[in-house]
Amino acid sequence: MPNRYAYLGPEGTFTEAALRSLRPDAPAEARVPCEGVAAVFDAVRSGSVAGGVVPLENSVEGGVTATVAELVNGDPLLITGETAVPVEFALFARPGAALEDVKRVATHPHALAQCRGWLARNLPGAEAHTVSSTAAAARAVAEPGAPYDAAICAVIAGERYGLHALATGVGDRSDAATRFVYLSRPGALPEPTGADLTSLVAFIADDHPGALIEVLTQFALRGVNLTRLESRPTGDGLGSYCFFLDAEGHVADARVGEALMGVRRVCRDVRFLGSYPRSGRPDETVPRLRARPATEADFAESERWLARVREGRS
Ligand SMILES: O=C(O)C(=O)C[C@]1(C(=O)O)C=C[C@@H](O)C=C1
Repeated sequence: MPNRYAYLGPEGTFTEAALRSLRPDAPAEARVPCEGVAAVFDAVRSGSVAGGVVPLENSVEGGVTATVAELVNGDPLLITGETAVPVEFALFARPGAALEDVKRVATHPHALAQCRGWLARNLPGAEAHTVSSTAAAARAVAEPGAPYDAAICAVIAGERYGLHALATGVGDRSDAATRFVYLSRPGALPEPTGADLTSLVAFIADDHPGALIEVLTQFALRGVNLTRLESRPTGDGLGSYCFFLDAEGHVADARVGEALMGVRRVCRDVRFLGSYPRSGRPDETVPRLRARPATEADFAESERWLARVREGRS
């Protein structure tokens, strides 16, 4: 149904905060919480929502495997937006509990990885349990007969489920951030803005020396900056990998289009995941593209020159 948006729920996740920033005008009833990343992808694919938001990567813990796996191997969806959210973790328990009562802590695996140092110093004997999201952990702690004593979650989630904070700032890095992407069904691409990112997955043709360099060279030769590169198993046996890349620019830009054609020529297959406005750093992209030796006009002129050469008019 149009104008409803799926997200990794329940209420109070960092993903909900990302959806609010990507769709600030959407009313609360338009936000559809899903249990798990795969459920968000399925909701978007089925058409029951207009789009969905999932976490893609974290500045401390790296790629979110469930999201990367769906983007690379699941039925295709397009990334049409992104946003980065600062992630600040707190430890919440039921009212009346004290830090020394905490024996079992629940949270999302990515959150656990970002709070390991604090837990080792402050709750060395506590068991850590992972659940589908930080807000799911807070909700579980609040339930009668809860199997956990405390949740690591956002302050907003702890408050939402009636818990009280035993400690704030429990993340090992106070500057941690997570990047979230907005998913749409395949269709028209967002217009180029001059500050865009393009995401794709490159499946190399066969394992040979320099196979990855051949892919990377397509971008380097045309002055296209890569902002992320992640290798992932294809699922076709040990040693078989594909590469998930983010590049600055839009597929409508000449240099990006040419780089993608080059990648297509040297790969067995390429999955285009989308071109979309880059979050947060718009003034960075344009000057950096301009600072490169070849401009869009240079690309257009070189194409006209080649046409003249081929027609014997040079
Ligand atoms: O559990 C949440 O609140 C989420 O939105 C998921 C998620 C993640 O997948 O990385 C998002 C940000 C934090 O790094 C921890 C958990």
